[in-house]
Amino acid sequence: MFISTEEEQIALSPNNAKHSLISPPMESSSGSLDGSSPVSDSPDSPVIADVNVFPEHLKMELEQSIANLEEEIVQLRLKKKSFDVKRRDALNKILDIKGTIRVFCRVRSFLVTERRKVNEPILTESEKIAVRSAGVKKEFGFDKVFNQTSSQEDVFVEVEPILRSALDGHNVCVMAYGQTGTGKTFTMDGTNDQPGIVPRALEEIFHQASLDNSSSLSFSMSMLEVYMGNLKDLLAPKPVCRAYEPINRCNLNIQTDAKGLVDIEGLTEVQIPDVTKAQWWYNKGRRVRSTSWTNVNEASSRSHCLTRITIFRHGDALEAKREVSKLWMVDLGGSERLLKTGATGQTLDEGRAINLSLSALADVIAALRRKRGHVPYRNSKLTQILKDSLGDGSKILMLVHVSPCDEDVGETICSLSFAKRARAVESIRELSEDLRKQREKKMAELEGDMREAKVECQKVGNQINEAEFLLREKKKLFSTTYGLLEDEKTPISPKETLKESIKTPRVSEKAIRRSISNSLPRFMTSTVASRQRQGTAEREISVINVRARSLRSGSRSSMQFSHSQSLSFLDPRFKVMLRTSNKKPRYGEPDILTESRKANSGLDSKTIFVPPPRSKMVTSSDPNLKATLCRHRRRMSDFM
Ligand SMILES: Nc1ncnc2c1ncn2[C@@H]1O[C@H](COP(=O)(O)OP(=O)(O)OP(=O)(O)O)[C@@H](O)[C@H]1O
Repeated sequence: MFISTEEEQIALSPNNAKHSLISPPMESSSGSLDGSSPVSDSPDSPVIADVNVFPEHLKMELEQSIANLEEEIVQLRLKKKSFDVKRRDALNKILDIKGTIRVFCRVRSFLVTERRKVNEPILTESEKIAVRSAGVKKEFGFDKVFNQTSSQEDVFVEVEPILRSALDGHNVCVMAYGQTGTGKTFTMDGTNDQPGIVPRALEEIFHQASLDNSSSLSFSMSMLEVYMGNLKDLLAPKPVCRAYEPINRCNLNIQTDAKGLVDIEGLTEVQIPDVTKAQWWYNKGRRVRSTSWTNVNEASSRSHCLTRITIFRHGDALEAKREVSKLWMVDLGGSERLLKTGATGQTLDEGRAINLSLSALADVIAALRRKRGHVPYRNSKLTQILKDSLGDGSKILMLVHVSPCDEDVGETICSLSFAKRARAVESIRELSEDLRKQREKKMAELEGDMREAKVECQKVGNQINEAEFLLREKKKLFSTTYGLLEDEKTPISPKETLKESIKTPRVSEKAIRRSISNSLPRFMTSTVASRQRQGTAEREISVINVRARSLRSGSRSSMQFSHSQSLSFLDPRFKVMLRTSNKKPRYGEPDILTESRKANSGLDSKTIFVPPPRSKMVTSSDPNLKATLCRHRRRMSDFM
């Protein structure tokens, strides 16, 4: 057996090795107190203790415990997966009972410019809304009604389970419908202080993805606008063209494959690795959207704005099948009586186009509701795009918006009637009392199951984290003591390395050092002297780095090196330092998605760079210019 020390390798007989293995370190240290070797009564007892020799049985024990931990992690992952399947099933059943087409209603709060009447025309309950018009009261039932005091948070709490089902692999479509100026954009986008559904959904999906360690989720985003029957790519990079040349963002084709899956050819799809990048792209897309001033809304959306999040779910095994689902969040253009909005010319045409596509959407939803064989998806671009997210196995949530004002009552009744037609097959009100009770009981049971499965999932997830941490520590101890493990000697593919780096939780350098020094034999840890030597070396390097930096910036004083520290331009160390310090990426340098990274991410659409989020917004401080900008929000110059 060979035992290595720093200076030499000594060949020992198995007998010697055995002796040194069983020598407790205390004996060796105590024996050296008087400078003599430890004396033993028994002739078989060890005489010399070699601290650099590691017991063979300890090595085997360590190997065994590593193997046990690996097995335990596999079992825990399977257990977690089964709880996750249970939770997904329960959620899916709940959503099915509630109806695959759900309709909520939100009443906008009064604006400061609006006058309130003593007898307000709208009365709300949790699932009912009544409208008084010309002495007649009309009632409409919904899955949920949000009154004027409801916050963005209240709305999102109800939307969240549907988002969750998108992460579970279902296609989901959340749409805001309503008369112009009733708060569709407010609900979907919101403001900085009161973020709406889309920014909250982006945060939520990343939060859920961070909790889920049984499979890895990745996301990509696309945004488009349906304007006057044309599709406009809102995330397309601005092509380099001359100022007078219009930007063509509209060369998009809707394709449906044999399985009925929709693909929009030429649509930009960006990878969103984190929530900051996702928000950055979303804000970019919003700025390109077409809006216009009308009598009713100073920044009226003149189109349907569609945000698509594609969710890629990879199983933990590399060969596991990849699931892809889509989450559509749609801010529909305002339904309006064209006379009332005072629209003329192009704005009038825009209004007509919006109304046509909304009625096509109503027809599709009505056909789905009646489960009719033929669903007229082809009647508008909007319904063609959403085809695979409106059909079987998909979940639809429509949020109908109404105004609280008396003068809007006619429009309010139109919107509520549209929503009534779109409601799920079995409206709760149509069910008998008995069936209603049974339904509620079943839902309560399923909700209990879902909660339980979620808690169990969390518990097992924590156990997995603990076991993985322990495994890493043991492997580290093994490799520092005995060299690399057999399975670690084979080269790891870059994909696995990437996966590992994503999954490994961040531990501070200090904590790692502490854990290593605790797990190592004492003789292997650094001494005070070695730490001092290392510290001095590190300080020297940082001083040289600082000087090199100042040298680049042309500072003369920093050139005055002391004799012992001076560096010449010809010194190779100095050249290397200059080179490496220049390698830092410059501000604004785009992060290009290379083909290999794209392959890793599982994206199969267009390559696109991901620039870092900019912190500065371009605004006008000139009040005149501000007013002009406000009234002319239409950004159609780049539209063809
Ligand atoms: N729940 C609400 N609370 C406070 N303010 C609201 C609410 N809903 C809407 N608003 C305000 O009402 C105005 C019109 O809202 P918004 O632009 O969202 O309407 P819209 O339905 O999207 O209109 P359009 O169809 O013309 O685009 C905005 O100033 C918005 O801030």
